[in-house]
Amino acid sequence: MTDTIAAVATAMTASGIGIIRMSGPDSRKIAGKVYRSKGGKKRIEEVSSHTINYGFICDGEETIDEVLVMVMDGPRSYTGEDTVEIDCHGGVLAMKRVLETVVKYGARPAEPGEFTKRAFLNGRMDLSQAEAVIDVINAKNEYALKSSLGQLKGNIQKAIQEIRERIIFQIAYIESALDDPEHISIDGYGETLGKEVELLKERLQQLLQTVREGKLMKEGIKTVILGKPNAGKSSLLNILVGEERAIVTDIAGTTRDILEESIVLHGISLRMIDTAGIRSTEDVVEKIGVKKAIEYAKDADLILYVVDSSVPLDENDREILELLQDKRAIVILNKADLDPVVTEDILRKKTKHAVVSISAKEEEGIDLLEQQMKDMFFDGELSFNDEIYITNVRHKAALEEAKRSLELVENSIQMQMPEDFFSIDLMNAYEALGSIIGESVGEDLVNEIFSKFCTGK
Ligand SMILES: Nc1nc2c(c(=O)[nH]1)N(C=O)[C@@H](CNc1ccc(C(=O)N[C@@H](CCC(=O)O)C(=O)O)cc1)CN2
Ligand SMILES: Nc1nc2c(ncn2[C@@H]2O[C@H](COP(=O)(O)OP(=O)(O)OP(=O)(O)O)[C@@H](O)[C@H]2O)c(=O)[nH]1
Repeated sequence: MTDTIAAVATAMTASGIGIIRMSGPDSRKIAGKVYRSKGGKKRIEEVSSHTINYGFICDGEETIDEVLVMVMDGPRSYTGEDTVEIDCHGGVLAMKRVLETVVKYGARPAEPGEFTKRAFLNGRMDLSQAEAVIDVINAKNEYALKSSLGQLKGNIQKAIQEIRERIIFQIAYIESALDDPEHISIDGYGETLGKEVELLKERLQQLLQTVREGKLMKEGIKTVILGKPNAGKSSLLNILVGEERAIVTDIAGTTRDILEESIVLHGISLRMIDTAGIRSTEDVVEKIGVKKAIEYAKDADLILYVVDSSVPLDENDREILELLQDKRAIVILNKADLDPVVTEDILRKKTKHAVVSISAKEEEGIDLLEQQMKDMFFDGELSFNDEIYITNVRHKAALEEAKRSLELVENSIQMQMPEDFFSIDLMNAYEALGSIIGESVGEDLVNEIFSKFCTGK
């Protein structure tokens, strides 16, 4: 890492300020070549570290922009290297020109995630913390953000290190006993180790148990609105989206028919999946069949089934209600403002799910519905707190591998295998856990992880 990298660290759109970041041994030198102070006397090479310096970026005689230049000498910087940040005006062209100028005078354009990669390689953070950086950036709700910040501050690293220390202690004990059988007795050790392994497995299991919640927290609760044509699905979606003043994103899904809008309800993200089919005015349930409708809902975390209270239930409703029995669902009785043909009581006889009456038209009953949704995921099954959440599939796989290795240790103990058998699987568990924090991981994995970052991070 002898070269000096540079990138625009802020978004490439017109904004108040743009930051061009440089990291590497020549940061000050390069900044010196392009910086002019107001009176022309101040030199970036000579200013104290951790100062902010007003001036201009120039390419020879040409002034590129008016800026503030921040100097942070390593190791007291994000990357641990000498760093210079140039705060310029946040115009796309201004940012581009400043970047081009520092590149012209010796910096190399950074690859995605290269600053954080350097921070990792320089020991400023472990791999789980580096991965948290991207999660902080991508967090879509306050719980996901909180969890990512915990990870950034090292809570996963700490938990993993604690388990690893206990494993290495056992390995060390076995090794020394095998080396020095006269002084260190290994009699009855199998039993002691068995108890310790059980505790360690429990701890791993505790962490693994957070995966489901972690996934819902990070990715949002996949919610599908189902119902027959004209039941009021679109009206409901619009209210839910509108009421929460959510960041509405229209993402074209895998098929052109599927639309997804994300809303945040009580701090939890709901990914509202709406199929164009179900949205259209055609009689989709009949057209595509009940089975297909349910298929849409197959891997949903929550189904909102909308029933029009002004028309009688038919076979399709009954069939769908039946099929929803073993799913997580709320049955919504819409059009409460009209004379009812279907009542809550009638519906309750047909479903074990909560039934909520609303009028999408008059916007009534929506609070109750939202409360119901919140209770379902929040006070009920989900209890987001300050605990650690495993949200990263790589971490999950490593924890599972460590657990499997510990199970092998248990087998060996039971089968009264020689002690060095214990060490091998203990070591595997130790290394699997090590991969979470980036110990002895291959260059390929490191590159893959950082390639998912944005440029400038
Ligand atoms: N302008 C700017 N804002 C930013 C960042 C940045 O790099 N630049 N960050 C980048 O993501 C985040 C803040 N993270 C940072 C993490 C560590 C250090 C750092 O210099 N650490 C040194 C010194 C600490 C100290 O002085 O106490 C260290 O840990 O030794 C800086 C920023 C968000 N805001
Ligand atoms: N009176 C009354 N009309 C409603 C209510 N909710 C929706 N509607 C009306 O019912 C019709 C259908 O509403 P949509 O929201 O388009 O229903 P949908 O289920 O999305 O319909 P499709 O797109 O055909 O599948 C519209 O004319 C709405 O104005 C309600 O609570 N009360």
